[in-house]
Amino acid sequence: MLKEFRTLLPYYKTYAGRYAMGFLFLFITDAGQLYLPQLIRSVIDHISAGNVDLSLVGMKVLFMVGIAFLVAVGRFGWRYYIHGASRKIEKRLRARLFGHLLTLSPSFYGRISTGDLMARATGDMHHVRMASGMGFVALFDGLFMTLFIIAIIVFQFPQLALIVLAPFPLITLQVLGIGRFLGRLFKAVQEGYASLSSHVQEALSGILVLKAFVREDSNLKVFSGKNEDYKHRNLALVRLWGFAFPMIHFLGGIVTLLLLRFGGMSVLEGGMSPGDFVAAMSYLAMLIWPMLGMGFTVNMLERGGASLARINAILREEPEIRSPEEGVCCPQAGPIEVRDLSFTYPGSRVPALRNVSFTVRPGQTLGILGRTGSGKSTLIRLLPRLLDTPPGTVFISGRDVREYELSSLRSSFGIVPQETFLFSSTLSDNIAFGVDDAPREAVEAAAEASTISRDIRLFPHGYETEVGERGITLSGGQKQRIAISRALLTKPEILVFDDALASVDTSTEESILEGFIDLRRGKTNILISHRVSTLKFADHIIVLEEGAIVQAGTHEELIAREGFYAEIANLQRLEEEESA
Ligand SMILES: Nc1ncnc2c1ncn2[C@@H]1O[C@H](COP(=O)(O)OP(=O)(O)OP(=O)(O)O)[C@@H](O)[C@H]1O
Repeated sequence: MLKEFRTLLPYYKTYAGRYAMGFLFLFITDAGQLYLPQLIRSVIDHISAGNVDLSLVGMKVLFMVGIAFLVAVGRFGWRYYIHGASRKIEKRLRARLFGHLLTLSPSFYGRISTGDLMARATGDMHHVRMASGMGFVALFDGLFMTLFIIAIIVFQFPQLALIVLAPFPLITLQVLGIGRFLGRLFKAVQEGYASLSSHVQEALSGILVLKAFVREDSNLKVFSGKNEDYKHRNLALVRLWGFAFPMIHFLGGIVTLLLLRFGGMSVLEGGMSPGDFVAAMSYLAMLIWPMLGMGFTVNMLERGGASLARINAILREEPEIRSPEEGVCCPQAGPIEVRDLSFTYPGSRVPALRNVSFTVRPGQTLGILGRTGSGKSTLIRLLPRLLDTPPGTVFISGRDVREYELSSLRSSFGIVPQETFLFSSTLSDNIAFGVDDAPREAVEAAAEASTISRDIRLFPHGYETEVGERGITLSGGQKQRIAISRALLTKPEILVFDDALASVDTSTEESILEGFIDLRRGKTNILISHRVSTLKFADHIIVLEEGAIVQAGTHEELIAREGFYAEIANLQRLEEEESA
């Protein structure tokens, strides 16, 4: 468990000063607490001796108030420094985790659910903070107080030492024994939490589908199962903790009884003064806390270790697609060559692409047609290395895409994906997403080009209208046109439409494409579509079937030839004639 904390060593070093200050204040608090029974003892002995000197008692009481004040200042001080350090560490670790998540390849997100990641970034992070804050305090406090109280008891009340210290080995064994179980149970609780939050996250993201299929009740049932499971996992923890905690109290209670019996007798027989007795009782009461503190320490460190293990598992994930050590910057306007490209998804037995070869000259528009699942999206994801492009298969301006610095390669592309994602922000922010500080005129020009500007004018706050969870809901076609504007605004060397006009009607499609061809003159474009009405704007078209190119040519050439393209063109012409 402790090895998991290695991740935090650099942060502990950074905040070593804060921890040192915190422990200094903790030392002041503990020293003050340890000294108070000595003062009480001397006041009681003074009074019980019968020679009451009120000014002396008053002085000692004043001194006690002073020490109590020091203890209060000490408590503020350690909280300020140690909790402060643990909050700063939590912030840094969270930033590191989020930064790391952004570097991971899309395939990673196919393996792990968003809810699980959220649980690691929130619940687990909380336990790591607790371990680095209260966990350390309990550890220091437990060790310091235990050692000093034992020393004081052995030196000042040797006749009581055996009674007070006898149950210690038992308590230590108990605390260490349950520590191992606790770690396992905490891990199970965190996993239960991750599964529960994954379920809630998915249900809420897919709420429309859930309602459309009237699956509220069955979903609630699954949720209740997970909720119940989470409760059970927590209760297992509560049972173990609930057993251990009172056991320590019970052992402490027995020692108090023994102390009352033997200490009381000793006072009556004159072996101990009443002040000694009261002081011994105070130290015993104080000893209970470090004993429990040991339990707390184990509890919090185990919890923190289990959570840190879950965070470390993510931090250890390596991005599958990396930028080369000395990557070449910025692909220049040049041809895109795909040479004998075959690709099989990891874990799949069927290749998604087979021996695909083609060239798109700069300034050309390539059209891609293919049945669903024929490999179109896979092909365009391989061009900017959104998937791990095999070496020697994709070249831009004569250079293998694997030689380019990754971010410069990707920024030369503008991709309008099949499924549009809009952020919970304004329309203007969504359009300007790919460009820092885009001027308003550029945003409006991009909106004009995709024809979404007409709709925006009708929205209550125009470009400042909020979309997504906090604002209006857009139609599928409106979302697609926002995504088109977003890609156009970045003025990419290569623009890809992955079936990006599927949700707009044919007349809107036509006006978008006419404006688009004009705007993109001299730049390279790739249009994936199921519609021949889109593909006819392309200079060259390839037809994919089961991952292989089965036809290639211009619109006119393909129409004139027998094959899938001509079949689709005919079907769509008939459909248009029927609906006309
Ligand atoms: N992440 C993945 N892991 C494994 N197989 C995948 C993955 N993504 C796609 N595939 C498979 O690869 C093949 C090609 O998929 P792809 O998404 O490229 O098809 P497409 O032509 O774009 O289809 P559509 O027109 O329906 O979007 C399909 O058989 C699909 O099941």
